[in-house]
Amino acid sequence: MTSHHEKLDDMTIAFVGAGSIAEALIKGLTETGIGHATRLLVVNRHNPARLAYLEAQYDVIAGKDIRQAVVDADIILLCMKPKDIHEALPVIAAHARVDALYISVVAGYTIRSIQEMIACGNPLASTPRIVRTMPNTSCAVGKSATAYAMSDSCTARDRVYVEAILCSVGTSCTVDEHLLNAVTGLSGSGPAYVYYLVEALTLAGMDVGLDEQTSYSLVIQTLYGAAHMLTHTGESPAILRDRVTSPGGTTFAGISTLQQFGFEHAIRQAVVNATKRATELGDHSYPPTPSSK
Ligand SMILES: NC(=O)C1=CN([C@@H]2O[C@H](COP(=O)(O)OP(=O)(O)OC[C@H]3O[C@@H](n4cnc5c(N)ncnc54)[C@H](O)[C@@H]3O)[C@@H](O)[C@H]2O)C=CC1
Ligand SMILES: O=C(O)[C@@H]1CCC=N1
Repeated sequence: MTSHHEKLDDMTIAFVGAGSIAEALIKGLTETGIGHATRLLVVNRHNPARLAYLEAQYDVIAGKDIRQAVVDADIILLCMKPKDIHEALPVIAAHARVDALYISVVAGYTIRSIQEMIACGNPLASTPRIVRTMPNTSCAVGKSATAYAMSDSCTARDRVYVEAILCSVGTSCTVDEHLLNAVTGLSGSGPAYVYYLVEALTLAGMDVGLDEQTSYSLVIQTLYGAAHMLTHTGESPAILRDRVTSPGGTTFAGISTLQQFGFEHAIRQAVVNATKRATELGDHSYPPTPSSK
């Protein structure tokens, strides 16, 4: 059987942007065994030390500049911040192959706006093939929850390449493009919500007398065990929660307190606001006013 990686053999994949998500993808792709026949290039704006670190750490080649990095690329992974895409994309398009496949992880930016920016850099690329995707940083350990949407111009072969890349770093599913901002607010940002919960639980353990290391270890294993229960028992989270909650017991006291402090509301509002922010980031009026981040 052909592995995911073999489908990418002999290809050149250029990462434009060398930050958190680029590293997570590179780490996942290289450490989960991407075929050595696949060439990974990475380039950033102006941080040679960062590129040297990535080259030393992973099986990637640092591009000298954006033009050189993309010129032979079969696939170009757009990994820059939303505020930088306007500057980067026309330059990329002007130097990339006309038949390059673009994969964007940039929050908020639609397939249509990306196509327009590419056409602006290279009028010959009038209907470029674009995949808009939203992974999360768990790519680094092969556990991303990723969703993607493809432009109409994409081919069945493009889907094979995209699945090969995304399935190498976790699970992937397709969604209608308009839902990608929701995916961003939910699972793109999601690891941060979970880390925040871990921070809070660790502090809570310390509040009730445990030392930090003991509290942290107990929290991590609790998280891991609960995730494993969810994926392995086939039971719903509500049923599993119910089984922990003895009437009038400790969990009941804890959950009642979470309800009293609006836990569910806070989580739901966080995802709504993160989703709204993704929409704002993709707004063509970017860069934002000085008051916004
Ligand atoms: N950090 C995360 O958890 C996730 C981030 N994303 C998306 O990934 C993108 C990057 O996010 P991070 O990695 O967190 O940002 P980051 O700030 O860590 O990295 C951004 C990179 O882009 C490079 N860059 C900026 N302008 C450039 C240009 N003109 N040419 C070449 N490189 C350029 C920077 O030098 C830097 O290496 C964003 O659009 C974000 O929405 C998507 C999923 C998860
Ligand atoms: O915070 C952000 O804008 C990015 C998008 C998803 C995760 N991080």
